[in-house]
Amino acid sequence: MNTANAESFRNVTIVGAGVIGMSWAALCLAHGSEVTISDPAPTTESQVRAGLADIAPTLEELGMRTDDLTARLRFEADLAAAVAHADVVQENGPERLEIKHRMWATIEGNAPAHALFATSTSGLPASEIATVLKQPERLIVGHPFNPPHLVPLVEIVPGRLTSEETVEQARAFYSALGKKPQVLHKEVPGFVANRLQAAFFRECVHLVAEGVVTEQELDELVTSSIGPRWAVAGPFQSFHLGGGSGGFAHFLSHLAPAMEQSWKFLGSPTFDEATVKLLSEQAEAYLGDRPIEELATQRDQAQIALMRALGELPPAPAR
Ligand SMILES: NC(=O)C1=CN([C@@H]2O[C@H](COP(=O)(O)OP(=O)(O)OC[C@H]3O[C@@H](n4cnc5c(N)ncnc54)[C@H](O)[C@@H]3O)[C@@H](O)[C@H]2O)C=CC1
Ligand SMILES: O=C(O)[C@@H](O)C(=O)[C@H](O)[C@@H](O)CO
Repeated sequence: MNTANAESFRNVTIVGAGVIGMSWAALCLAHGSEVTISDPAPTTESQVRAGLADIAPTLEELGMRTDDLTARLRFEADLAAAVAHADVVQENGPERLEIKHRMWATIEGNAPAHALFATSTSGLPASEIATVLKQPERLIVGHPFNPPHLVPLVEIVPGRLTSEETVEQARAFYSALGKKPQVLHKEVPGFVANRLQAAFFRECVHLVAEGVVTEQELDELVTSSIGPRWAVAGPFQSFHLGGGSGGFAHFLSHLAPAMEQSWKFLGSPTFDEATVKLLSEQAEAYLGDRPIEELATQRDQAQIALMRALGELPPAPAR
């Protein structure tokens, strides 16, 4: 983090140290922030320290120092005390509105007046979370993709009352962490990336539930087609190229009508008991024999190699 930002965002409180909070903590520590983790789970400290050790090799691959990664780390289960000196509060609690309401009421009552208030929520509008705040203009969504220490995007989604100052503060914070913040023009539930992911995953679930493909077959189909395609060119650019020399205009006239017809055949599955049972059994058969940590390390290494090839990351540090 550069000097100006280092001062502005020196003290970061991570509320909730699960999958996302742990990753945010690692990234903030690697950028030199003083990080306070607040999580009531009794195993928080041991789990965070083990998780940081798992994440450290990826941070080193990304060119960050990890030799003193935990030197500026402390744990404070009492949320009021944990935010008392925060410059930034990044909340990563359970995706339950009533829990976020309780957390944010406590945070607002105890954090400094200048602190940035950001929630990692996957889809709850800031406008709904901020109903418990006396100053709703302070709260903003800073929605990362898992894992935040690696995947560049942070969707910044202001609520109806979020101030422009808060938007710029959030943009500066995530930029200082080396992220790619994108500010949405309108607040919609699920924001953009997760709405796209939800629409896509609904059809994934439908195709597996209908027995068209297995989970493993679907994953392999995606990673040998759409995955690499969208890693280098988004949907609209890809279909512009799909229109050949006529570009997107030709795609729209030639291929879009058939696509519109296909929308009628898309599924609308539900996570009912039978579907959950089927999906769980297939996931266990497909992935159950490999530790999550091993899969996560493999994912990180492949993601880094891809991001390097795309120029989104600097070359590997000299060994
Ligand atoms: N898992 C994912 O892929 C992503 C999740 N998110 C969002 O991030 C947030 C956290 O999600 P995860 O990390 O996956 O959940 P998680 O279940 O892994 O972690 C939640 C943590 O919150 C803690 N917690 C519960 N009550 C608390 C309280 N009152 N105060 C402080 N901490 C409390 C729990 O002990 C747990 O460690 C959610 O809002 C989720 O929608 C956002 C992007 C991706
Ligand atoms: O996929 C991600 O990392 C994020 O977009 C998410 O929010 C989570 O996957 C999950 O909450 C999807 O709804």
